[in-house]
Amino acid sequence: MNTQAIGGCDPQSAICARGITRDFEAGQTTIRVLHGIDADVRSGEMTYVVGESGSGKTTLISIMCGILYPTAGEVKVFGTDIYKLTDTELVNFRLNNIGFIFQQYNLIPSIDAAANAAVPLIAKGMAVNEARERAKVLLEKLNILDQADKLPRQLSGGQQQRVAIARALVHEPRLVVCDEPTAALDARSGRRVMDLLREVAVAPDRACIIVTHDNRIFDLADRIIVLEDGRITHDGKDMPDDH
Ligand SMILES: Nc1ncnc2c1ncn2[C@@H]1O[C@H](COP(=O)(O)OP(=O)(O)OP(=O)(O)O)[C@@H](O)[C@H]1O
Repeated sequence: MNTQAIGGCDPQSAICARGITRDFEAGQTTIRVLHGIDADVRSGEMTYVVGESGSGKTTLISIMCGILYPTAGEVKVFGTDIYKLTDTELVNFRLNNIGFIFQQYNLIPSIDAAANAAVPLIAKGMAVNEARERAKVLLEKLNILDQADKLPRQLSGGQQQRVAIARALVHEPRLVVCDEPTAALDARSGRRVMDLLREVAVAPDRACIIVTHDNRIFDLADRIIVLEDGRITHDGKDMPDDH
């Protein structure tokens, strides 16, 4: 399909979202959480989505990365109109192109940290030992290689978060989507995560989108989108003065 088909998508956009609306049913009423959002996430950039609790950040990035259907609107990820794919095509698209870091780490309790971090590679058919070795390279960069053989319940919250981060990056996805990636980490570990995200996730043909409240890392954004009550109120290189 022509890239211009969705209201003027820039061909360089990693994500082009147009007219995104999302409603949730709450008892007898319908709550509109996103009101016709138009947004672009550019390749080669680290884009932050910030805003008050409940403003719709998680809902927006979930729609942008193919895990939550919009009520209305269209999303292109690297030129693919993702909500026109079949369910199976969408699952495969996510597996091949997107890495996720969510607030719930969703680690598999019965396998160790290295195996958890290796899951995307194993899902794509790589031999377990080779996948574990690749995962360990990231665990080392995140300073938790010594935890590689431990089960998730034997790890601290911050260590579990870093395993989830390794899992999101291990298959070198073109798009990395993160919800509060530094929330459970001290300042030094948070910086280490951000350095790794920039190293792995930001390149001319890659992009990274991050929801964060963490003002310790605001200076690292290339672009900041501010959401208020389901609408974009700022989209620029710097944080607006009132935040
Ligand atoms: N599954 C759902 N059913 C009903 N309402 C929902 C659902 N998911 C989100 N909401 C509502 O949508 C609004 C936006 O939620 P969302 O999680 O996107 O906000 P957020 O900006 O990410 O918040 P936070 O910073 O607290 O994580 C909230 O009012 C929330 O209660």
